[in-house]
Amino acid sequence: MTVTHLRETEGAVLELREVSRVHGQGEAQVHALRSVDLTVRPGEFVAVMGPSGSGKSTLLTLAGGLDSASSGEVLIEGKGLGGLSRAALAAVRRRAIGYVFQDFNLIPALTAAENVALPRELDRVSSRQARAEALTALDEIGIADLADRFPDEMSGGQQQRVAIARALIGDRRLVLADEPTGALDSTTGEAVLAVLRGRCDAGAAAVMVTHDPRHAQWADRVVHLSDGLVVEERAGQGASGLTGMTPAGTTGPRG
Ligand SMILES: Nc1ncnc2c1ncn2[C@@H]1O[C@H](COP(=O)(O)OP(=O)(O)OP(=O)(O)O)[C@@H](O)[C@H]1O
Repeated sequence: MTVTHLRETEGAVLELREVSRVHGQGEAQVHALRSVDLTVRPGEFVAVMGPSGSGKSTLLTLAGGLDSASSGEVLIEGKGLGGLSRAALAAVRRRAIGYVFQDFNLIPALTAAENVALPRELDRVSSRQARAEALTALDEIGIADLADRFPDEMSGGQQQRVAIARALIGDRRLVLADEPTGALDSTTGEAVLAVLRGRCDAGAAAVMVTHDPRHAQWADRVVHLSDGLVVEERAGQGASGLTGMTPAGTTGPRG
């Protein structure tokens, strides 16, 4: 590694260095990701776009330590995930990374507030404190009134918002979101994006997979994938395109 490379990536929240992921063997081999480099710094909101099967979800699962690279390295706050024990990796995932799954992954037997509080309880925060933080996160995402509902008592959009609140609790430095607005109407979707934008403006970093170019406008940078390769990176409108945003009164990025 060159000294220049060290300087360029210093302080990064997330770094992918020549990361490849191959599924299957022989004739059935699929190169889901091919030698991808990506650096995301504090304050940055990055959107990942590309056709179906281009590797977007694979990139996100590798960044979140949910899957391992076939080659290359994934670093969170400068620490390579490859060499970590299972327990150490679980701790990084819990404390540093908030992950919004495409299919929400809520625990059916827990209420909305309990689902959101879970990562904090696993971190041995008191139940009282964890519930208070969960209520704040639910409120931030506009669904404090659903705190005591179970997942099967909520619509898909409401469940998606619970999943987002769970990713935001505990001041995670990195939020990874796979189509976080897929189940939401456009107004609620924009409000959720404003919350993610606000988190980044406050110093977190976020990577969001999206099919919607309007949603990508909230990002500082848009990374386009095709067949597992980064084919284009361009600036989004990001923070510079937004003024006076509040989650409740958002009007979207200026176009
Ligand atoms: N566990 C797996 N086993 C085999 N192939 C896989 C596996 N996971 C992903 N793939 C393949 O890797 C490629 C990239 O998949 P990925 O889900 O990352 O794409 P994507 O861009 O997120 O697609 P979509 O927009 O449809 O969600 C696809 O060809 C997919 O079929």
